[in-house]
Amino acid sequence: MGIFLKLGWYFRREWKLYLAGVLGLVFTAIIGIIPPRVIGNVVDGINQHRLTARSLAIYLGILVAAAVGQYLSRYLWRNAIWGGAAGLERTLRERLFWHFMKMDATFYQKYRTGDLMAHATNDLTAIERVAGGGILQFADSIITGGTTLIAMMALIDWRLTLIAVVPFPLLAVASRYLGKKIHVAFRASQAAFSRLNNKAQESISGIKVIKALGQEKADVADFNDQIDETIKINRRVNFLDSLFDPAITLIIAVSYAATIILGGLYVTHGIITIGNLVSFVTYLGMMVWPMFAVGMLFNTMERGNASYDRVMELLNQTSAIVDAKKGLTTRPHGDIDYQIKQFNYPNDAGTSLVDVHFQLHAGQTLGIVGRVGSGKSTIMRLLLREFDQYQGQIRYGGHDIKQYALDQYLPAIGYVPQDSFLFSNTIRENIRFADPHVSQATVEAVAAKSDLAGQIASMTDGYDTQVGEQGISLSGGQRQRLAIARALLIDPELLILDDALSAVDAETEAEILANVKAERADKTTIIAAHRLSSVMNADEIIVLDAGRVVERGTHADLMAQHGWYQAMFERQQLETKVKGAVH
Ligand SMILES: Nc1ncnc2c1ncn2[C@@H]1O[C@H](COP(=O)(O)OP(=O)(O)OP(=O)(O)O)[C@@H](O)[C@H]1O
Repeated sequence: MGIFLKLGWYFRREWKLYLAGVLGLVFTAIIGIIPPRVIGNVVDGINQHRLTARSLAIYLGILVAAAVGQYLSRYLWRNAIWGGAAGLERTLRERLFWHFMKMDATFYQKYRTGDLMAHATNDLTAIERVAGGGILQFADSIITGGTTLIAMMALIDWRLTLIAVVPFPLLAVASRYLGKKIHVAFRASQAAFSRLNNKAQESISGIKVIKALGQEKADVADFNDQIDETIKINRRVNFLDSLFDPAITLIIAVSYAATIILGGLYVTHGIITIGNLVSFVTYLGMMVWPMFAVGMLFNTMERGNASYDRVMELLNQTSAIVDAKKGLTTRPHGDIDYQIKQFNYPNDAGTSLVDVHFQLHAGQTLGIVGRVGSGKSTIMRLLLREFDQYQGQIRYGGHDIKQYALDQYLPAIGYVPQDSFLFSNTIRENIRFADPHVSQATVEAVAAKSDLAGQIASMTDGYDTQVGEQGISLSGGQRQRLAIARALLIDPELLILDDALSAVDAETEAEILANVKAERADKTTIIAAHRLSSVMNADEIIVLDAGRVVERGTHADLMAQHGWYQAMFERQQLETKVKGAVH
């Protein structure tokens, strides 16, 4: 019953719909009493030789009217109850999807994609069933079952009815006992489905790596193990499910036996007529469905309850990134003042950034270089408000970045990581993702700036070329340039290129960076790169090591310091010369 209480907010909101549904069920049940009674009367009429053509016609008329009445009332409850269930599904899907949109990076580190997909599909379906089938089973078992029982008592014989229903409480005992077990088993089954989903999602996404490393067999074996585990858990659910139906059949059989023995005695002693007994047996037959409904109801409720708990667990996760109430609605512009004393990733004891300070005036370019894992991307991730729990402050345009409303702050930043996500759509739609209404001319202009226009022109479908899932049909360099074009389209106040040109050659990179600089005279740019020539024209370059700034200055300053930067720069120059000589 708990799940009905948990979904109370929805039933209260849609009370009109559910009232219409319950009324429809009540009418259906009441009208359902008529045909067995009429049939009993006809049997008695035949038995007692008093059935006339006129009375038969009247009985037939009543049966037809009852059928039409049931048609209409069934239409009413079906529309109302299934409509209500669809509404709940929509509401929960929307809530969950919005929740996914609002969650921070930590959430996505904790939950895997396949798991989230399982919540958004199987679990929501199980909850929707409560608001549809569950309500139907609940109302039907009470209304149809109750009305039929009353009819049996009032119209036929209350003693016979009592004897017939003696075995019924056994059903409640069985439901209670099995219900709890089903709850636990179903939760385990949904969790197993999540794991299987994760496995499938990861294997399909990583298919290139699996093939390249010849791991197909191992991966299939791993997948098969997961399937076996899921089947084993589902078998338990099915086993518990299958205990319900035979229990109901057994209870009904005992009722029939008692009815026939006692009813037969009553007829022979003239307490009830044979027509009454026919009506009674028909009514008892009408109790079969409500009895199954009770069985199914426990099942639906326990499944819905387990799924509701799983979905709520997700919805109760809060994002550590709090969107400032009445946050600044101005677009950030001006100087960036980055003062981080210390930052470590959640659930990670190691310190990722220590004493990272820099100031950047509007229109300036900052270069960030350093070894792999030295903290370059982490600096950007704090600027992008992926993580807020650091010691220190980041100010943009004179305000703490946490004071801005997120929907004002983030659109002012064009962030291009090394591996940008592309949508499985055309090149044009990917470029104008942030503003689907911009003209073709604007799309072409940003494609030209990111040195992509020529290559798009040589494609058969030009800007209509489908990039495939995650841009699979494009080269790494094309994907990176497309991502830069997409960022340039919004003319961001701050452009962040996080190793975003690693897959293009040095010459093309220089050309794109020159375009960016010419275009963005009063706008700020941060470039993180491994190729030092990418940042040599920056106004300031910081060199990171293990999350600390170990060298800083302009290219000339850093060359004069004879540190890591100078050594690395000379090594890279030498490598370029050797490569040039080989070619
Ligand atoms: N989500 C995370 N949770 C925990 N630790 C993380 C997380 N992301 C990065 N780190 C750690 O923080 C450190 C800095 O990572 P970061 O990605 O900023 O380095 P980077 O300099 O950009 O590296 P690269 O040059 O390879 O891109 C690394 O030690 C990394 O393992």
